[in-house]
Amino acid sequence: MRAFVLRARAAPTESQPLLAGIGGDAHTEILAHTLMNAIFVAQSHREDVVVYLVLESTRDYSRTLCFTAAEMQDIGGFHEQALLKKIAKALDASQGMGKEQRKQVEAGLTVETLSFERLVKQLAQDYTLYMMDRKGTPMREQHFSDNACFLLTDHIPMPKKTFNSLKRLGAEKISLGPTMLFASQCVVLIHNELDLRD
Ligand SMILES: C[S@@+](CC[C@H](N)C(=O)[O-])C[C@H]1O[C@@H](n2cnc3c(N)ncnc32)[C@H](O)[C@@H]1O
Repeated sequence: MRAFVLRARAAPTESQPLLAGIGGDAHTEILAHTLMNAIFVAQSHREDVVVYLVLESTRDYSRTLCFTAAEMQDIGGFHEQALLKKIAKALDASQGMGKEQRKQVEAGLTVETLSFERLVKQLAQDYTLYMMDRKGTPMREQHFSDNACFLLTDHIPMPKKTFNSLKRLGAEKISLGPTMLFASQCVVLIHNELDLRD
């Protein structure tokens, strides 16, 4: 299984500001781009992918949306608008939820009031964690376990203290070269490298 976690520090946890943030400072379009490149291929989708979007600009709790590609049924298209609509639906479903509660939104999509830190702790039980970072080990030199989880951020860098806690969970830093890429571009390159090894 391949898992991707996008920590979207600027992304609002309410649907209207989320949709209004497209093309603005929050750059919420990156959520759709990352989902699209993680899940879809031409005329199909990848069965072995789970994507976690962690939205952190909130008045109460972070929202962790989990998309399980193999379980998704009514995808409704892979364009930006369809994917952002799904995210907005999950956010609407999550309003009023207490801390660390989880709700099934539709087949293959859940929303949870769970922080990034708690999420990666849970994922570390089933996956080897890889933090995407330009200063890491070149991806081509790294061996990957079958259950690999790749951690990415939006345009706001990961706080320093997060690196330390990720290190304690065994996360390794992986680089895709010296150019600073969008998270969605990293996803394409990661898939490609792993596809070539399968
Ligand atoms: C747009 S970048 C984030 C830019 C942010 N201002 C920063 O300095 O980290 C989005 C994410 O993609 C990943 N990334 C971008 N370029 C990369 C590269 N060349 N190698 C590995 N990961 C990369 C990192 O996880 C980064 O946090």
